[in-house]
Amino acid sequence: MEGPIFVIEASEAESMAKQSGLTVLQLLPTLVKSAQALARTPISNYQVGAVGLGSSGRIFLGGNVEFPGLPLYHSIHAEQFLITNLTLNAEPSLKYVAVSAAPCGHCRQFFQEIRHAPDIHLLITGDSNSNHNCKDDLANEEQFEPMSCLLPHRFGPDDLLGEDVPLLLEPHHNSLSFLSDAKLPDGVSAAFENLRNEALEAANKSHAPYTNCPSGLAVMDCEGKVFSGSYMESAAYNPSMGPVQAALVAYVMGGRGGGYDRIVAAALVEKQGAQARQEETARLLLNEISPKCEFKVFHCVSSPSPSSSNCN
Ligand SMILES: O=c1ccn([C@H]2C[C@H](O)[C@@H](CO)O2)c(=O)[nH]1
Ligand SMILES: [Zn+2]
Repeated sequence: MEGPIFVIEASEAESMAKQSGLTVLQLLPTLVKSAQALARTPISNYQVGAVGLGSSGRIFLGGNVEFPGLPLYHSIHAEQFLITNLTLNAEPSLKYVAVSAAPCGHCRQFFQEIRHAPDIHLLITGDSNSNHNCKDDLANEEQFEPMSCLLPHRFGPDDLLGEDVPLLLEPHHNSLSFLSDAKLPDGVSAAFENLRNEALEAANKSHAPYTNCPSGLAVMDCEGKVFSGSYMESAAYNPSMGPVQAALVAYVMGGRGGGYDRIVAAALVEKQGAQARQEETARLLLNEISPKCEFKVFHCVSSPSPSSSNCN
């Protein structure tokens, strides 16, 4: 048996829809319960499921993730999980979302990092955590509401950035590298070589146009499998998604339901003296969820290239 499913290929989505006599759009709300089942909610026991349809025709699932023993702001909302899933799978854009509960203000704000966010259409299916459930009739296009209705008068990337700056989901490379690239610092085991390179790659994909302080984090499980994630900023700062959270989304998606104590090593890559620094927060989170995990930080610099901007 394979692990839980987080991505449905376009052809598979088409045939699933056909088999049930639905359109792909109508399929989205039918998958919300499966998305809720992916949630890890030891604090609230309240599962949120988010299902997104990308422009490639693929369907993506996400659930909320909570971390006992830590402040609540470390939590990952289902919608953030979904967006991270899109970035990890290089999906170019998000068109439709079905979600089990109304997205909170932070999530509505976080969606704004995607170009043409006001045109993303959402359907709130209702909450199967409670018994008074709701819309079981087939969803049609007109039942999806545009984000512009859920978040009128938005504050977003346009307020801070030029139009040519790549947004979330848009391909870009931050031109980061290690200073003395060949050698690991003394006392750092060779196992970290791969890990720090993966973290650097994630940092290079990081969406940090507001601070120019991109970062990436890679974790390794006890079987040597590596999962990495990129820091993603919000124009409004607070709904930003840390690199550990992004890496943990990758771990949850690839780790087949394993506990975090299976994470044995983690590497963070960020700029030295960055104004938005992840090191201490990442250490705190990792230490709580996997106390034996060996955590190391590697600093990178912006390579001098015409397209890169340097904040050091
Ligand atoms: O937009 C929202 C609002 C809440 N939650 C999660 C966070 C927490 O785990 C639980 C209770 O707030 O629901 C989401 O995933 N998305
Ligand atoms: Zn939210």
